[in-house]
Amino acid sequence: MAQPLIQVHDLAQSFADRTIFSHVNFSIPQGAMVSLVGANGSGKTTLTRILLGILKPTSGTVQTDGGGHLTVGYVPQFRNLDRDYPLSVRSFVQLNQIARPWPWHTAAEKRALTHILTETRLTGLAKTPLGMTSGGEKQRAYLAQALVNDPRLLILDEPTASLDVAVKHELIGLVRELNQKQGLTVLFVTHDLPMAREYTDRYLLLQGGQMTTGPASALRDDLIAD
Ligand SMILES: Nc1ncnc2c1ncn2[C@@H]1O[C@H](COP(=O)(O)OP(=O)(O)OP(=O)(O)O)[C@@H](O)[C@H]1O
Repeated sequence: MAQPLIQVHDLAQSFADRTIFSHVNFSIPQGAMVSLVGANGSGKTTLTRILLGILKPTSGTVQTDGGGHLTVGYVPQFRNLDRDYPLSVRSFVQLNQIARPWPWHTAAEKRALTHILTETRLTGLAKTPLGMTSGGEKQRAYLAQALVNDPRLLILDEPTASLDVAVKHELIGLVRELNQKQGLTVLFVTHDLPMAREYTDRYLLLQGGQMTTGPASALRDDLIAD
């Protein structure tokens, strides 16, 4: 078993006097692709915010590999952008590189940008305004933006909601390829159990304030009752 990248001990979150979850324990091994599933309101976003470091849990700990800083890339749920959105695909991806006065980017950053545009199959669209691209291309641009800093963990937060079937398989298939070829560790938050079964190694299920885990192949459709 690979070393855990993240180890969560006895995590609990309450808002006012309402407990969202408690006694949550799990680890995410380096290089694994893990799904986080659960009904609406079960606490998936809340847990994700804790992992991103933007919400302090009520109790419990999140330890990262080596105890140090963990770089995380984040791909949000698909939302269409105005057709007038002015940035090119390339500039949009560059937004996640550290801004500094002209000349903005080092040679290494430019190489990283070219590399990630290739990996996400966006090279031919680099100069196209992002607002003019398709839904799948926009999500690939968000993916490229999340990955351009070479994060150790990629969190996909229901990234395929409202994308059509072929496009969602293309996106998650691409992420799975990066996971398998490059050892990228991925947390895929989704409502879509068939996608979780097909593309991830293990599942984390939040239900009734508790977490259970298992191999993704054991995810049954009746595990989640909305
Ligand atoms: N800051 C907050 N203050 C109070 N309640 C909150 C806060 N954030 C989330 N909640 C509540 O916590 C519960 C879990 O919400 P969360 O968004 O984490 O669920 P989820 O599993 O991501 O749901 P969905 O699948 O619908 O996105 C909800 O009942 C929500 O209203």
